[in-house]
Amino acid sequence: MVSAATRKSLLRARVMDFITSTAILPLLLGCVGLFSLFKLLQWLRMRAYIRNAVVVITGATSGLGRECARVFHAAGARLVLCGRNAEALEELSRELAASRAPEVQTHKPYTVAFDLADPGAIAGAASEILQCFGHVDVLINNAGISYRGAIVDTSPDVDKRVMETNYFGPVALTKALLPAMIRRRQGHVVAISSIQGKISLPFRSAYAASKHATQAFFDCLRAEVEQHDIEVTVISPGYINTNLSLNAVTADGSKYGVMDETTAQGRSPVQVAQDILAALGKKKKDVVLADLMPSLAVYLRTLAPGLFFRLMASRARKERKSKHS
Ligand SMILES: NC(=O)C1=CN([C@@H]2O[C@H](COP(=O)(O)OP(=O)(O)OC[C@H]3O[C@@H](n4cnc5c(N)ncnc54)[C@H](OP(=O)(O)O)[C@@H]3O)[C@@H](O)[C@H]2O)C=CC1
Ligand SMILES: CCCCCCCCCCCCCCCC(=O)OCC(=O)COP(=O)(O)O
Repeated sequence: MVSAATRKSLLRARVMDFITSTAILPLLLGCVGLFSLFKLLQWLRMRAYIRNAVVVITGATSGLGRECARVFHAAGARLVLCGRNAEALEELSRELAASRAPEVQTHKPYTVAFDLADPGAIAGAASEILQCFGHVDVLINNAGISYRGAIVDTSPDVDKRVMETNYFGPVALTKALLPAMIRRRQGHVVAISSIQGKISLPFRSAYAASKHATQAFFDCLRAEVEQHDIEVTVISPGYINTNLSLNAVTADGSKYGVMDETTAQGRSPVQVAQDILAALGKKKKDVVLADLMPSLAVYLRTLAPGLFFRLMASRARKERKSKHS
């Protein structure tokens, strides 16, 4: 009788024999080598794409925008940092200018302060941006605000404020910078949307609407500017650990001021910024950066909308109940 342990080691010896006596080992090693080479080439291409590129980042004073600034600066981009708070922008610019990156020449960023929700500010801001380095290679429309509230309680002014910041502002800025990109036949426009640009959650109406509009606008833009060799990437993140919920606006226009657990447990903004850099290097068109549940929810909305709507209604009931208990 042969014991189970002996049978196992005999089998292992036979498999090893097979691998070493046939062409499988060199084949396996070859595959691993080719894969590593492919990854290295991809990484080098991504680095080359961003090195010295003029990259404009809105909402650079905080959260994802600030981490994008750090990651793109370290990759050698020439940055134009935008936000409302001139002092915070200057501070970030000084921090980046003082930092060094291995093997890459870095550049001191410019700053342009303006309010995206002020339609009168966009044209002036765009020409200031263009004067910084003479042109724009990549525009990252990142700035945004979130919202918490029931539709019946929400003043139309709040709907407008969220739409101005998340939709009309980025759209106007993109339109103002587009002609210069078209003239150079070069440019990359990025929209930081959200999973909520693909599915709508209860008590997020203004935010989800602004992000759905963002997705739609930049999908149209992609098709229209392809003839000018301009790339458009829409990024849809799930929760990220930033101040987004703290800064969110509520139904009456006041600040929400709460760090939601979902946000606090979200992905690290550094990781998301690195994923964005990689996505741009690969010229991806539409990227979801979310965990399993939010990603499944997007499929569910398309494949079984009835079930998805029931889930959302139950989510609304639960949220209402927990608010009133
Ligand atoms: N955190 C998350 O879970 C997720 C975030 N996103 C998206 O990521 C983007 C970045 O948000 P995040 O970093 O998380 O949030 P933060 O609140 O940390 O950052 C928002 C940035 O937007 C700027 N901003 C807000 N309003 C205006 C305005 N009117 N004009 C100019 N700039 C403005 C803020 O600048 P200021 O200092 O002037 O307020 C700040 O720099 C947003 O578009 C958001 O919708 C998407 C999915 C998930
Ligand atoms: C086959 C099984 C399917 C399971 C589907 C379950 C559906 C559960 C719903 C999941 C909802 C996920 C929501 C994700 C939302 C999100 O990531 O939003 C990102 C943001 O923009 C966050 O902003 P907020 O201001 O809302 O914090």
